[in-house]
Amino acid sequence: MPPPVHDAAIVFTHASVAYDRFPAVEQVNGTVRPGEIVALVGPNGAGKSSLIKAVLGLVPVVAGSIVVLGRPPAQARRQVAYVPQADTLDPNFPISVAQVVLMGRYRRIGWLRPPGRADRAAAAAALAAVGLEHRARDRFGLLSGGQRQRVLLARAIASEPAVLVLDEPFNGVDVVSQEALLGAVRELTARGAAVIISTHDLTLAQSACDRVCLLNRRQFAFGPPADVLTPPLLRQAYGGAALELADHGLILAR
Ligand SMILES: Nc1ncnc2c1ncn2[C@@H]1O[C@H](COP(=O)(O)OP(=O)(O)OP(=O)(O)O)[C@@H](O)[C@H]1O
Repeated sequence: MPPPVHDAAIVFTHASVAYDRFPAVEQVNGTVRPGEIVALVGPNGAGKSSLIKAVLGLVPVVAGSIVVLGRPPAQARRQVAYVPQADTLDPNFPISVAQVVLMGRYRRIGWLRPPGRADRAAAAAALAAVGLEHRARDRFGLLSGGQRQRVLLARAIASEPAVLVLDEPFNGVDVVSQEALLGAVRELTARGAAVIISTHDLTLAQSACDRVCLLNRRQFAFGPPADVLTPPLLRQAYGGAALELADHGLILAR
């Protein structure tokens, strides 16, 4: 049976996320649709990672709701891929680039069955999508930070997710790697995946994302970049720091 098609990949309704009743972020409202990229932006400690963890079903939603592909987050996990920051993984782990990408298939085939030809083809295509097919046999740990980030994205792509979640994927990543990452993400959205990216890069949120969720412990706005990345809203969410950002021309003044 083909997987169900959803109008909304993720729906936040007055959602509050908390650790031991201590709220990390409250009152999030909005919808992430299939085929779009939504940026989560906000200052340090705004609650971006906490919201991402809630979408993954790892942190509880204590008020309101988060619905992922029509289900509670923990029940949708098999169709959601997560790309962590590359520097959170041990680069000394003795595994090849191809093996890392193939790990993306295990959720589909189970850990006990060996991957088949179709799995290897999907993994190879995913590695090609991030422009690293020539590094397939290299040890993962020998790649640069930006290249490792691309391999982790390839692992996510290989799992053919309906929802892709990236937590600050562009930290320490050069322009070439960033373009390769974005190109591969766009290929996924063209196939109907919904993507959430948490980022401190407002220029990227403005130029590469369809909509932006502006947070600082609560939601300040959720909408098209031109409506959200405005000096008044940024000032509200960031305080004085937004003025400095505006001075550097990183946002569209209206
Ligand atoms: N495991 C945890 N237990 C308790 N509180 C936490 C935990 N992780 C984060 N918090 C708190 O939740 C709030 C939001 O943090 P979060 O990491 O979600 O912010 P962020 O926007 O991702 O920040 P940054 O941009 O610095 O990564 C902060 O007050 C933080 O101290």
